Amino acid sequence: MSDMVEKYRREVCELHGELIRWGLVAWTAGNVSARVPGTDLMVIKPSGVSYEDLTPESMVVCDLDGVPVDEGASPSSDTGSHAYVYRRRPDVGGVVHTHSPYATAWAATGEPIPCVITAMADEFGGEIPVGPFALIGDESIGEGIVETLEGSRSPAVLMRQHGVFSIGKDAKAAVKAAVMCEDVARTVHIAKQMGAVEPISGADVDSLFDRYQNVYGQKKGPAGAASRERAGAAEGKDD
Ligand SMILES: O=C(CO)[C@@H](O)[C@@H](O)COP(=O)(O)O
Repeated sequence: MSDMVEKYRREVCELHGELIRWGLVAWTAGNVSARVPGTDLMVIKPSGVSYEDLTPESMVVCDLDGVPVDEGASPSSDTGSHAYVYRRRPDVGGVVHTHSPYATAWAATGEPIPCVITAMADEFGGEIPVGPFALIGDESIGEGIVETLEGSRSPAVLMRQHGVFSIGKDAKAAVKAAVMCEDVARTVHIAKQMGAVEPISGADVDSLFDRYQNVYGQKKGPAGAASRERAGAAEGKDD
């Protein structure tokens, strides 16, 4: 199991660099965690540590009550909420929190981001909902995340007057959801300044979401290998 934990220490450490890369955090105001599959453990960043100082060794391993399993650094302020999500959502393998500016501005207004562009239908399957205001440091934010996302296809939620929490099958998917949440928050805000926006119909949202989730990109497995081989052969013919 220690090899598995070390793998997730490395992955979670690296993914914090993506929060910086995509402009999602100021100072230390964001965190990433991953569930360690097949265990009752999670890995999360230490609280308040600058991203450039993070190392795999500095990541904190906690049980799914959010209690560190080793002596050492204090885990993120949001550990209890991440752990709550993992306990209540066995499908979730990664959780991310940011204060990304446009999405956090939407969170400050308490207004959900309406599904008015295809990118939102693709990634979120509808609007990005707003969860309740909650204090920090226990699992109340986690309770709000789970409650708000119940029955929603969105992998992101705007916690009122706080910021973004996103989930995914793994930590990388949760980071992607946070990146796309900020992207669409900015676009829809700009659109609303330019004029009226109109929600995409439910049937079209379903169609777009299904295509993006199940067809978009490179096929995995034998079908994918066959199509990549065909593509390679076709390129050879053009030489
Ligand atoms: O949002 C807040 C505080 O408002 C925290 O989640 C954020 O600053 C990150 O804290 P951590 O460094 O993960 O403890």
